[in-house]
Amino acid sequence: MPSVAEKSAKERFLTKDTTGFVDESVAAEELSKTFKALPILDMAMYDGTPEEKAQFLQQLRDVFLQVGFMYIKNHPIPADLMNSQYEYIKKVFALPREEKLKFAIEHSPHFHGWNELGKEVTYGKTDMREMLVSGFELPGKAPDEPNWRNAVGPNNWPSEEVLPGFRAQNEAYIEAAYKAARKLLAAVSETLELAPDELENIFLDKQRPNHLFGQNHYPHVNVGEHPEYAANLGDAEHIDDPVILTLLAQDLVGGLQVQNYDGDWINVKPIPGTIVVNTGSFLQFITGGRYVATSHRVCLNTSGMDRYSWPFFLIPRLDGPRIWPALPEDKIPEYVKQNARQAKDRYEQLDFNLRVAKNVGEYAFYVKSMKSYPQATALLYPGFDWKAELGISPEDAKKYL
Ligand SMILES: O=C(O)CCC(=O)C(=O)O
Ligand SMILES: [Fe+2]
Repeated sequence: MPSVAEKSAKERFLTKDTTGFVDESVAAEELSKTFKALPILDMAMYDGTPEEKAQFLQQLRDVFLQVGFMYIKNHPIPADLMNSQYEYIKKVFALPREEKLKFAIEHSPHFHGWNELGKEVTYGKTDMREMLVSGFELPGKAPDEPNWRNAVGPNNWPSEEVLPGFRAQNEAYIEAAYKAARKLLAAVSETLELAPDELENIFLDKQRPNHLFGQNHYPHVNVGEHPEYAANLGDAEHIDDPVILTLLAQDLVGGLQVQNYDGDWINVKPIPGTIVVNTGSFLQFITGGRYVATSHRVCLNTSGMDRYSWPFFLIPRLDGPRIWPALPEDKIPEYVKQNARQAKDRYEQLDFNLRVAKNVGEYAFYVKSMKSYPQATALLYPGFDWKAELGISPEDAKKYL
């Protein structure tokens, strides 16, 4: 009998044997910026006794200061909704290509819909995944509004005939994830000794909730047969931006890695029943770099199985400033100031991206969508030069983008 540690992810997945996952996480008390695994926090404590709640907030604060990533158990997304989302993700990506092309992002001025494998490019390299991007059902830009209002808009779903119930399931999941994200944001507010709704009132556009739901399929890649992909990733290194918090659900295959302060890539082993939550760029901005938005990536999937993940991104209001001002220093709790690992290096990394757009909408629409989906952009907005629109010189574009 192989020990738990020797069992492959495939064996664990197929037998649903999940022992051995939990012991690879660290207790919240042992957190450090050179973490070797992610902590597990129990969200039931937030609704528990005053002592439990205080302990939860302390742990959450330490996670934001040291790691920027955690597993959350007893989270508010109902288990049956989570499971049915997983079943539907497998179905939607299993549709024939000609069906998927009918709801491809090339039909959506908001870049909502299916994005084929090979069409997402990060720093000149293809991310080895296909995606389905959606959000709340919102109107696109009104005639008198600026172009960046098209960063969100109507969804682009498969038809009811092709995949009955998919739209209703997704709408229910998006609602539940949004509710969970707002509850977490209330807790974040409390870690900063602010009223629970203070960050939500600052950051969120509640009339036009411009949050995004991503569904990712990372197909198995046989590098023996396709050595040309050996150096590609499933999703290239990045921080989530423009994002406040990300709530990621994933299957049991694994592949997500998070970078610690030494630069080591740490595997985020899937833990059943948990979601992975991480800090986006905007919590980093508002805390003056104290709450770290941590780099992460997804490895090329060579597991022999398909991997699926479905992140919900809580995104700041589109008309809010790209460089979100930090809270005044006297509003930042002493504990936060004294225990911060400081994310200045990451500020510098972001510097160019910060300067090019004046607000969140411009950044989301031009830099995120148009830059990531060049083929769809050429079809949807022929001749449009988003770099010129943002005043980016060809030299800067070459150097930074
Ligand atoms: O698929 C994953 O595990 C992570 C995906 C991710 O980081 C993202 O979409 O921003
Ligand atoms: Fe991410």
